[in-house]
Amino acid sequence: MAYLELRNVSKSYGSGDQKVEVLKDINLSIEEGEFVAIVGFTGSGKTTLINLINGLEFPDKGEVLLEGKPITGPGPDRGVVFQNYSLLPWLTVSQNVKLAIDEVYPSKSKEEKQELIKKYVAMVHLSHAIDKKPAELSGGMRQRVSVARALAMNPKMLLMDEPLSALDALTRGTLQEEIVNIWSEDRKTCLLITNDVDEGIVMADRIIPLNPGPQASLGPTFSVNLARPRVVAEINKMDEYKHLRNEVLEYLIEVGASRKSQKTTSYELPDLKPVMPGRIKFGFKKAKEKLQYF
Ligand SMILES: Nc1ncnc2c1ncn2[C@@H]1O[C@H](COP(=O)(O)OP(=O)(O)OP(=O)(O)O)[C@@H](O)[C@H]1O
Repeated sequence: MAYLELRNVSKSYGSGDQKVEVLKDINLSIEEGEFVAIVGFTGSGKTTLINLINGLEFPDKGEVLLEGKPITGPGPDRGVVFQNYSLLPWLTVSQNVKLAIDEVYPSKSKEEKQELIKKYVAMVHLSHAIDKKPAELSGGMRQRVSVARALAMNPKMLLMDEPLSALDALTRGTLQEEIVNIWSEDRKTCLLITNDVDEGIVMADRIIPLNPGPQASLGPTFSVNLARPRVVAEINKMDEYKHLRNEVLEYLIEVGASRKSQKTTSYELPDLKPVMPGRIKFGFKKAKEKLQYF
């Protein structure tokens, strides 16, 4: 049995003339311990998908199952890291992480809770800033707190909704590595939503595109068979990496173009920029009727 399963899930917002079906017939199966990345177009319904799994939204049709049971709301089995950090500004790093610990371990003693806070703050390399408030931290540090808070719940699954997209390329690369390292230690099931193909390749076991909406559906699975640990500077040079990147980008550009020709809406492609500055040259040219990316 898959750890997480979405069966024929559709989700609309609004009613009557205003009704828009954002997701249509989504089928997704994630095994325990897997790291899956959904790469999506802007506004295609990525957050809606995460909210359905987190239990903040419910499908109009179909089922969202966790360990075979329908999801009925948010729970400590799923830790979420959002794009905007969502930290309480008047609390310190330690107090923000404590919120999660109080929620999940209400009966632990004060000392035990302090130990747990220290452990998770250290895991994201923020021990030196444990008593600082969010305003005193950089974007990357705030996102680390957000990761620590999600991990402190000791969830079985980590849901990440474009967690790194607000960060500069260098910080983003470092945090990608740190999140993957933490994941490698106890192999929590991870779902990463990203608009960055490279991020998906560096971090995930599989990449699945979310096609443009409305009525967004999932595209084919692209397996990432690159050995771990994946060192960005090294995989960059690998033919396997370049080939996979081209395949995913080609799919996204084709599906984007075919949607564009059907509708007047314009679709913004997922981020094609390299994760690390100067890491790879990118662009595309048309050759023999086939798009090639380099
Ligand atoms: N609560 C809501 N009520 C009505 N419409 C909504 C609601 N939430 C999202 N939408 C609409 O559903 C569509 C998909 O939104 P969603 O936030 O899931 O996409 P996204 O891919 O995460 O977007 P982005 O790339 O901008 O983060 C958008 O057109 C959005 O306006």
